[in-house]
Amino acid sequence: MANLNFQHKFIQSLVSHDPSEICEFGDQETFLISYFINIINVENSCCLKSPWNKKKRQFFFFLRNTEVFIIHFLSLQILLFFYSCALVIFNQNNIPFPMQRHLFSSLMMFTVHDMVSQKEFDPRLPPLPPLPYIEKEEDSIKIVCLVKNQEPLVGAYGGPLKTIFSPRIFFVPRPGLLNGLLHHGLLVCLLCHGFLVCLLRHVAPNCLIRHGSHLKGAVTFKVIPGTKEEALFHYNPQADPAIPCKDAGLEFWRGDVLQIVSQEDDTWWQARQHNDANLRAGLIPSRQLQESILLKLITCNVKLIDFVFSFPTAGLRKSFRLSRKDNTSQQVRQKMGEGHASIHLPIYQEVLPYKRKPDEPYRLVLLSGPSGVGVTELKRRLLLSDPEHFSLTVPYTTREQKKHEREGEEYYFVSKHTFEKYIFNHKFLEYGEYKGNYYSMSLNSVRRVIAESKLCLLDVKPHVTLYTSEFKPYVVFVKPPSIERLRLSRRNAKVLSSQNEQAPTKIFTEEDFQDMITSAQAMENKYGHLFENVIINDDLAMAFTELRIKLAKIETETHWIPNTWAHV
Ligand SMILES: Nc1ncnc2c1ncn2[C@@H]1O[C@H](COP(=O)(O)OP(=O)(O)OP(=O)(O)O)[C@@H](O)[C@H]1O
Repeated sequence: MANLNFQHKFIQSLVSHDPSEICEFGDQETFLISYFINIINVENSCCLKSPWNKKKRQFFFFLRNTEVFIIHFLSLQILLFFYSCALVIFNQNNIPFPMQRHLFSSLMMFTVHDMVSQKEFDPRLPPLPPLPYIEKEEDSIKIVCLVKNQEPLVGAYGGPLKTIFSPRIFFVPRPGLLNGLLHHGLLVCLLCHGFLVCLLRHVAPNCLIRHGSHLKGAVTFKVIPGTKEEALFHYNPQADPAIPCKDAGLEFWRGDVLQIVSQEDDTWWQARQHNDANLRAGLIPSRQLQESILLKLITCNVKLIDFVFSFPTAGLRKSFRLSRKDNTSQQVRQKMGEGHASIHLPIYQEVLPYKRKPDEPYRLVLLSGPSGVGVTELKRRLLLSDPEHFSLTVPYTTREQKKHEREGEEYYFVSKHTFEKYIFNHKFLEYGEYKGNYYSMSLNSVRRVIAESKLCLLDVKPHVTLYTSEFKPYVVFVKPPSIERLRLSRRNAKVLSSQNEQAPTKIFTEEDFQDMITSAQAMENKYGHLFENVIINDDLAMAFTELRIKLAKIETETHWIPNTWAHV
């Protein structure tokens, strides 16, 4: 008896949704429809309320499901029987009431989905248009085609229906795209189920419904999995006194790709590690919270400016035949008004999967590391390994051209006046002065290499000008090993290279090793969030092989890039 009362209460709670709106139906239908709507409304209130209120018989395909549902469960008795079975299982397993309701609704939806997918509906719909091309690896992106008539959303559909018919569905158009592409009938939207979610924040699902009502014929939805953010810092909830519950926090490391599950709260987002098989979501500090923490730290402690993504003019490397230290002339910098660093807090970066298409330029490869660590050597080996594929940029200089040198091969030779004009016009990525002559690296020389369809190797520090979709820089940090390994490997290398090389071998002092380690640490603090890969140059041959493999991967495999670089 107690059980029956509970059942009754349960059903009553489901049926309670505004029955006045559905009074045109018979009792039994009213019950079933309101029951169903109630369930759907739990998850999709915005989707259903609006058409329902407008015209009672004008359903979305959700309500088409309802019709099938009604046909299937012809009578209340069958429904009750079905429900009772479920209830026994729920009770046996001590499943709490809200969860019962959720499970039951999911169960219904899947039953309905299976039936709907096998049924033909009126009106007869034209064949689906060809689906847009999607990379095989992009398996998490779904294409859904609906063929619309005058009604708000009536459709045929293609694609993985189980996902589409999940109870947690809503569509949100993506800003920008929507405006431009509506007339082509293409909308990009999001599916909130397992994936998540919200490229366009703060837009109610019925926004799509409103826009969707203008569309006619075939409408293609590109259903993109939710926002993925690459973490640019390490977060340990156990060490965070501010988190409301340490165990609910999600630990992540710089470079981890996080799937943001909820951004509803301004302070704490919910996220899970991308590819986490357990789907465990946890709390992470929101962008806003982390920003305010960083800003506070920065204002309290000037040293922390090192965490900030700033791009002061970098000193040139020895590869430009300059001194190992930062030799950029302070006078020139002041004269040209340099040092306008842009500031950007390294918190999260929205990322998208990217795979280079055969006709696309290669990503610019930026090898970064403290002076003496072996960047030039690695570059040289890459060039030797495949001179048709890799290429270097040609620097500008104001020094005199030597007899054997040819313009545009070793250097572009320009006058001091021209050079200074170029600095003034921000033509250079880096420039410096050595023994009274200027040397520099220009953006145009990078473009020249790219235009030859070659992979351009650069050894400047990460530079804001390069952070564009045009260059898509892939930054590899070449890191020194421990000081003990440095002493050992560099001593060994000296013997080896003196046998093989014409160029004089660098003889390192103890101070050089210390400098290398200190400046590597400083670089990591400052640019670490930009490093996509870190290679420890201990054994040269191994470091080279590792680099070669990594470069081959970014040329051929799908990987993450900032979404601002994506061509949409
Ligand atoms: N893993 C290694 N083991 C031994 N010797 C190495 C290793 N890597 C580089 N070297 C040697 O160290 C010296 C300095 O290397 P390289 O010129 O490539 O450094 P760099 O980072 O380009 O420095 P700079 O910025 O000053 O030009 C070279 O003689 C090179 O052969």
